[in-house]
Amino acid sequence: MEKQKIVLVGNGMAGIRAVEEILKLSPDQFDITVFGSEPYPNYDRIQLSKVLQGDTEIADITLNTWEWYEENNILLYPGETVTAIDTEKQIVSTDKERHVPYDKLIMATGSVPFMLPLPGADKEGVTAFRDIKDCEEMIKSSQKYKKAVVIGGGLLGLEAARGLLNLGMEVDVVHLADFLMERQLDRTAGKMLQKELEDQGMNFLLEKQSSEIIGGDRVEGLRFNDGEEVEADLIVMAVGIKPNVSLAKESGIPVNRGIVVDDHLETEIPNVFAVGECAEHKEMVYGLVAPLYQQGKEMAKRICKVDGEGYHGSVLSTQLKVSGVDVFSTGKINEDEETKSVKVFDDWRGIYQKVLVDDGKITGAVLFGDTKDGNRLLTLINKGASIEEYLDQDKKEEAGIDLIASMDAEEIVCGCNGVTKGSIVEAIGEQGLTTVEQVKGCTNASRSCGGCKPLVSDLLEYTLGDEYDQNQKESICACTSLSKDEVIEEIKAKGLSHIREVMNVLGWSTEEGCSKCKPALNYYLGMLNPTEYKDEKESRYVNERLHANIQNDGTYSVVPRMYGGVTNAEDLRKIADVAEKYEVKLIKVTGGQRLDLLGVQKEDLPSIWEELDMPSGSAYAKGLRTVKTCVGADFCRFGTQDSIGLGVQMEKKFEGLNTPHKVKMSVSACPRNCAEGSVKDVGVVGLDGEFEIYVGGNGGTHMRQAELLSKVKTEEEVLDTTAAFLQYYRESANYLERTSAWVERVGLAHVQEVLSNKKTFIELNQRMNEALSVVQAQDPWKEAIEDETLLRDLYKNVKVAAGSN
Ligand SMILES: Cc1cc2nc3c(=O)[nH]c(=O)nc-3n(C[C@H](O)[C@H](O)[C@H](O)COP(=O)(O)OP(=O)(O)OC[C@H]3O[C@@H](n4cnc5c(N)ncnc54)[C@H](O)[C@@H]3O)c2cc1C
Ligand SMILES: NC(=O)c1ccc[n+]([C@@H]2O[C@H](COP(=O)([O-])OP(=O)(O)OC[C@H]3O[C@@H](n4cnc5c(N)ncnc54)[C@H](O)[C@@H]3O)[C@@H](O)[C@H]2O)c1
Ligand code: SF4
Ligand code: FES
Repeated sequence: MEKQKIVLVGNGMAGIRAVEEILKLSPDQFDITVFGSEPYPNYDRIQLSKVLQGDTEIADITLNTWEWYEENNILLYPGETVTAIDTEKQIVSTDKERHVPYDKLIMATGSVPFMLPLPGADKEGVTAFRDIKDCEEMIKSSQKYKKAVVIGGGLLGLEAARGLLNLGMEVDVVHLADFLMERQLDRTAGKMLQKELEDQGMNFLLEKQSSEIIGGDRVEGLRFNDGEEVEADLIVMAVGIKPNVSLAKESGIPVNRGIVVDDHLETEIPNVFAVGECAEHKEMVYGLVAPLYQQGKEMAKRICKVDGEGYHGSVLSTQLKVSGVDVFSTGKINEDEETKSVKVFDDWRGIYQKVLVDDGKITGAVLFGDTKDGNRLLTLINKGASIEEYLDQDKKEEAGIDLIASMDAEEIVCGCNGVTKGSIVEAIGEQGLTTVEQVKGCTNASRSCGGCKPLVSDLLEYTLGDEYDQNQKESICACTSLSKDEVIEEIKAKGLSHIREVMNVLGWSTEEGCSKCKPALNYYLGMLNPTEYKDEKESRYVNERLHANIQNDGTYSVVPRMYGGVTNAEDLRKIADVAEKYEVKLIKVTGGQRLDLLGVQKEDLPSIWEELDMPSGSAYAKGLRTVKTCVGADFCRFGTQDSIGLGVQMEKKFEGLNTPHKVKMSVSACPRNCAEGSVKDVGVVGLDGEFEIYVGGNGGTHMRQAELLSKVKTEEEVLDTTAAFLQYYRESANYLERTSAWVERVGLAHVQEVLSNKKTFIELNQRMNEALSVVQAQDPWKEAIEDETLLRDLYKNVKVAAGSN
């Protein structure tokens, strides 16, 4: 029998998912042709936010590879736009003069971003944020320009703004309403979100109506209708989207806001279907993937003549993809006369939870700060559950039954793809799945926004118990399929002692390794065998090899160590002399309370180090950078402890230590926390008669507030606890994983449990002392000055410092 011809217009997320559903039901029944205006295979549009924020790359967001189309006999025309449809003859025509007949036509043309029709909107530097091209344009602009304005404080605008901040731009967000995300949040949550994002560095201009984009060929600013102006080198419009229906309209397919479809996603025109953001079902148009994927499933059933209950609309849920901020909303968000609500507001911890109840049934929720109940609430709304059922679940958790164990089988784990706990557990059991990637491949869970990955991982652990190894399939680089833990086990078991040996014995696919595995292996080998292993300097990154940070103009920076951020007249004099003699371009006080000499020529580095005669500040190292301290009890009237003294002790103890990534610490002498312990890898806060030790904080790209690890009484306990924490981090984190990511991954409770075991605690301290005994005998700057070969090889044309021979 001749195959039926399906033509899909739109190679995006909804259209291709619908094709996948069709292939699942009837793999051989259709010849499928796909047209896509964009020149790529189907990619995860959602992840563009993560690309802009620097968490992933465009190369990694492909959902269906070119090979997938080939393997499934799908004829894809990328970069080709359908321009006309003859619905009587059932033929589509394209901008490349191609004419293709169909038996079934699927319209999946998505949306177009709404662009405010402002005077000047056509200037260079004004963009939407919808596709790869827009994303690339923003990244390019950030390399040249400083000042960005995002119009629209909705999901897209805020994710764009976070990305632009990460790219080093200053960002103003202009918003029409008086609080953010007013379509998804209530005022309380919107205001809390604003505060959180302001703390991250975003600036908000609320209740502002834009009136004109100003500038020459390129944008220079934005004017508002109250006459005020802001500067801008880049303007991103994120003010909503509208269904892309022009082709349907011109082809006589009934269109309202979107292409009008019934419960089976069929239009009134025979054999023409519509799915995704371009479709309008019961007067609703959706802009999130969960409903679009549900639509695709039902449409596939109809096309494949499989009975189905049809599509009956979706309850929406959204989550903002900005790290350090947990916001979730679903269903109804605002109270009305009929609605009651259950609210929790914890101003201290920044948590707000509101669950809306109509006639005893849950109808919506807004969560801020703690969103772990989000999917559960969505499930309960979908099944029309009563508020008692939700509150009962809470009691289970209070009784110590953890989230995963207390979830019902029908509870949704992956909101985007509508995958339940039951179906994941079943797939794990029946198909022997052991990794998040495998669960993704089998069930689609975590395949879209990726927000459910930690939950999927927990579910694997819950189902497989000890057999589950969270890291197992994450190979350390493309040269090997072995994970970090497997490599470490092999190094230990086989007694491997240098990088080449590891590569040979463990069957590396490349002879030389790569820039990812070489420094990682060097670190793991040194960590496992600190006294015997000889550091292979050539495998380190350039800054570490040169003991200085290279700057954007090819010069270097020199940061001498100043324990605890304390200096004296003699050191300052030496720094001033060196700065003058070597014409240092800039002396800058760093965020870690050090003096940074910037603009140093490479060949001057050894002489400067020699003349400074101070230890290296390790500002380039994957190791302890600085311990920042507040002035403390000696001078500050609020001080309860000697923060400077303790900070100096900590810096002296851990200086030179190699760690998976840089480590920053601080000590404050009271909860005012002037040394900013909440954004440090280890932040100590002195109280009256005790200390709090916070860990896993990060004030950089991936903002994370440090969590309280423990409270101790003495300085000695602070030093020992820090040592145990750092040693456990050294031993179990992946190379290049900051404590913030590591604590997030393994969980603070796990770290606390490990450290609470007295024997383990002592052993960690012993291994730390062993590692420190080696590094403290070395000072990288002195070592470099004293080693002729190093001097010649690394700092060619070295000038001999005055007084040296
Ligand atoms: C930055 C960003 C972040 C997002 N984050 C989330 C999120 O966290 N969670 C979530 O659920 N959703 C998110 N979304 C929304 C989600 O990406 C969309 O809902 C989804 O991509 C819509 O799928 P679609 O297939 O309907 O449309 P699209 O993905 O837009 O695909 C339509 C495709 O059709 C092509 N096309 C249009 N007309 C023609 C024609 N005539 N001929 C050929 N090709 C044509 C278009 O070029 C496009 O490639 C995000 C969107 C963006 C932009
Ligand atoms: N995490 C997520 O789920 C996520 C992330 C990004 C995008 N998306 C989806 O992408 C689509 C587009 O997102 P969006 O944020 O642009 O749409 P949106 O409609 O959710 O938000 C647009 C915002 O812009 C504001 N606005 C409108 N006109 C304005 C003006 N003239 N000046 C200032 N502000 C103005 C509105 O008040 C609104 O809050 C949506 O469907 C959204 O759901 C989802
Ligand atoms: S943290 Fe407390 S003790 Fe230290 S400087 Fe600030 S206010 Fe003073
Ligand atoms: S919740 Fe988005 S991929 Fe699972």
